[in-house]
Amino acid sequence: MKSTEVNFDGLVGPTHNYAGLSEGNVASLNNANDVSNPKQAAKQGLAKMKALHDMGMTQGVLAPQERPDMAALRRLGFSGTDANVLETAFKQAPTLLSACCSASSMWTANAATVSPSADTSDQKVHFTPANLTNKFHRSLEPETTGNILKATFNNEAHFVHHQHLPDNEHFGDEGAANHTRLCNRYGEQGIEIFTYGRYAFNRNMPMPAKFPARQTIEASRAVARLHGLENSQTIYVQQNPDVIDQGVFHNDVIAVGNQNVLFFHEQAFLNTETFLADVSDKMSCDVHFVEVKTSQVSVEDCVNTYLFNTQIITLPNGEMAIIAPMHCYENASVKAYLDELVTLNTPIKHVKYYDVNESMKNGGGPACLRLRVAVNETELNAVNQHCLLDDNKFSVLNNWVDKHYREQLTLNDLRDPNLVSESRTALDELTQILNLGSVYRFQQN
Ligand SMILES: N=C(N)NCCC[C@H](NC(=O)CCC(=O)O)C(=O)O
Repeated sequence: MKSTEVNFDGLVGPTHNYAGLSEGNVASLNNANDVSNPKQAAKQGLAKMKALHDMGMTQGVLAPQERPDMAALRRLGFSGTDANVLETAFKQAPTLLSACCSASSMWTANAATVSPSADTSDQKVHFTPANLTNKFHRSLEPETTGNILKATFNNEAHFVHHQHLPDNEHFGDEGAANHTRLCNRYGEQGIEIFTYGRYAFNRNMPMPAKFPARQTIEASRAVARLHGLENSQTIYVQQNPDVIDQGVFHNDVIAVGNQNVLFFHEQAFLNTETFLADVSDKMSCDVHFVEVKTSQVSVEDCVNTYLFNTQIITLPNGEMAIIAPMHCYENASVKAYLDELVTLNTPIKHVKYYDVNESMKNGGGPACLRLRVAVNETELNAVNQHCLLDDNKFSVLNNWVDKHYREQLTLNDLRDPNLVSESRTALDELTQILNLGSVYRFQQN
């Protein structure tokens, strides 16, 4: 049966802002307090989705979350009317207010870990929402993420939805950003590579010294168990702690894979040789290891340009293309590297550059903005079809953004109670466009 990998991109939410919330994420800290452009951000994301659709790819959309998260603010002790809650939070704890307004659910590579049916013991597609415990603003996401995934993949015959792992740093889980699947064809059993940053229960093992390691091996193992993966098809590899300390807060900032291609920086992993040998052993076909040396591109340039936070996609004609941010085009050594890469003997034959700068300024490249779900034809038909992009859906969503989104937001604007009603009105309409039902708390009260 024909199989395909669908990219489900996160729609940027109406409260997109720059709050400097992510220690260890260089762009987030560098752009803290900048004026954001929510309308432009959402349109940049939609333009990337449309471009992939126009290349003949199947493209999906995941809804953003309800922000400001008024329930979280109330849980933290702010009370009264919505206006009172916002104003008191702004005066007493502005960082909490901005955290509760973050549109961070746009980075759907962190929404969940997904295992396709070819890999799982019950031959169903498994989803585990990421608990994102390491950052407060992101820890607010998993419950609604679960609701949105259930509404998007709403067929129990094909899709299994697990609860996110316990909300505790021991089980810190960042989803697909630390998970790479390699395979021959999408519909055939592949290997699932879980990259972790530290051991939660063994402090004698290597870990970064400066910045947090967000993903633990204990979390990765739990997800693999939940998904019913075979040990012989699963690999756990530790991220090099030194690169985490240089701003590589997720493995997808330094490595990316697609089918039989693994594209990575030489400093990405600990014990690289053993890891690559393990990959070769476990794969049923030859693997193209595309390793970038530090002498070709420095780790700093990787972090600044997101060379590895690119999407590698297989086009309908079987050739692969890299979907890169404009930052890669603008950096001479990265551009030179990519120009050469497409001439080498690998399946990667094209590089296409897109402007996703509003997301990049918070440390989210093209690959952060999408969750990959490999499905066969029957499973694709079982997906909520309203969440798949076509020309009409693209224009409906663009008009929806035009109607509801602000041009600009500053942190000072987050205290405005109108933002709550604007955001709810927009999301309520979106749930109708995407036929999601009542996935948000404000719709359930
Ligand atoms: N690499 C992947 N897959 N995702 C990128 C996530 C970026 C996100 N940035 C933020 O959450 C910044 C928000 C702010 O500072 O306003 C994060 O650090 O978790």
